[in-house]
Amino acid sequence: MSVPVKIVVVYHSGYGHTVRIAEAVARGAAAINGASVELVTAEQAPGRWELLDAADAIIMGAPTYMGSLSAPFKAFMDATSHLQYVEKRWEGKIAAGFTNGASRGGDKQNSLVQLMTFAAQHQMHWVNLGMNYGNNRSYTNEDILNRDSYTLGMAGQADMDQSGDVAPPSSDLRTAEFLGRRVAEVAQELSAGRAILGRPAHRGVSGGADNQDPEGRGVTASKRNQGVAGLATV
Ligand SMILES: Cc1cc2nc3c(=O)[nH]c(=O)nc-3n(C[C@H](O)[C@H](O)[C@H](O)COP(=O)(O)O)c2cc1C
Repeated sequence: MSVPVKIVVVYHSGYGHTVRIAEAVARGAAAINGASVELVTAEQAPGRWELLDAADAIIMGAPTYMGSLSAPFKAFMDATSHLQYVEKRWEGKIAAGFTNGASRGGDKQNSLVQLMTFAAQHQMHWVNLGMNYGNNRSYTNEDILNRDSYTLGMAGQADMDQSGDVAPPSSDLRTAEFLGRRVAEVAQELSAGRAILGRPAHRGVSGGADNQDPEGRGVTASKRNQGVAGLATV
């Protein structure tokens, strides 16, 4: 059974490596029958809110620069505080993430945690990589999936002296495809489950959980935004 789901991949890439991972994630998601996928850069995203607000799943990724997500991607994250956060437009959507660095460790975990925290602020459902650690046996090699051994999301590695034509390597791109497929499948499962239960596809319109309401529903954007006018109340 093919369940239609909309998936958006939002990414930043300063020097042409992370875009390869973003494309691979999109390829993987598009391989699932019923999934429609769009790639949007972090710089374009503020002009594409309608697309993002309508998505079932948003997969986000950026290179790790100085131990955290690159500045243009952080600018996109901050831009979501005005409408998407205040009105909880992304509540109940699926989120997943990826990063890329020149180093094997390279503090990439911090970037994945940053993405996961961002998703939680938006009350999204985080989907992890869903794969064991890679290259940790005497008989495994660099061509294995998840060779850098992350679990929160996908983390690639591109040698600094190589261009995006050859780095990150095929094993990372195949790991990224895996993440894309997994997110599309989980999005379909959630969408089909909600349809069976008679629940809306996403609940962004009515807002997320209301701290004052034990039922946890129905807060309006104006009620939520009791802070300084125009600023998100984090
Ligand atoms: C300003 C800057 C800071 C960086 N900091 C890190 C880092 O903390 N960890 C890491 O593994 N790589 C780091 N790198 C390397 C990049 O993450 C790596 O080159 C990556 O492939 C760049 O992706 P892009 O081509 O999509 O911009 C840094 C690169 C730059 C330019």
